[in-house]
Amino acid sequence: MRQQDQDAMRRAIELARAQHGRTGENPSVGCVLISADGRRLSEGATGDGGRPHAEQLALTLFEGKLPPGTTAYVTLEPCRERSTGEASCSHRLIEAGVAKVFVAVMDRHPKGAGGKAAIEAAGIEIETGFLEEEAAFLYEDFFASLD
Ligand SMILES: Nc1c(N[C@@H]2O[C@H](COP(=O)(O)O)[C@@H](O)[C@H]2O)[nH]c(=O)[nH]c1=O
Repeated sequence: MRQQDQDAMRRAIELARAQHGRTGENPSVGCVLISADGRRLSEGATGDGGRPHAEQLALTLFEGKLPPGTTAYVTLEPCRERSTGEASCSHRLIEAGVAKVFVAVMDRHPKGAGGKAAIEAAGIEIETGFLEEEAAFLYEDFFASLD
């Protein structure tokens, strides 16, 4: 595991932790975008009440086109579908041209799950379960609410 990857995911976890408990029924997610040469391009966490989503915010805050080779670090599997009718986070990451995605925890919500498959189908590398044990606390209540 590269130190840079761990640092970026830990930053995403920190962002999600700061919003934990503030996102209503939606889980709190953190997203960090890092360029191929290691610069932090943008970041975001799920907004108060659950929207915007973390990836959506991080991508919106970055003005312009992402440089080639950008990696996204996300604490939860990027959603496959939105209940708001907006573009999903997996779709947004694909459209933005990210080169690789690291995910800590896989989503179990019917609209969240499936983002990994969509990203893979677009030919983008995705590594899941990355620092999962450090991010798991963020989703315990959310997953329990789905049972
Ligand atoms: N908050 C959050 C996610 N939340 C996941 O997306 C699902 C649909 O969300 P919504 O359309 O807002 O109702 C939600 O039930 C949950 O599984 N996903 C993400 O990629 N990033 C985020 O920041």
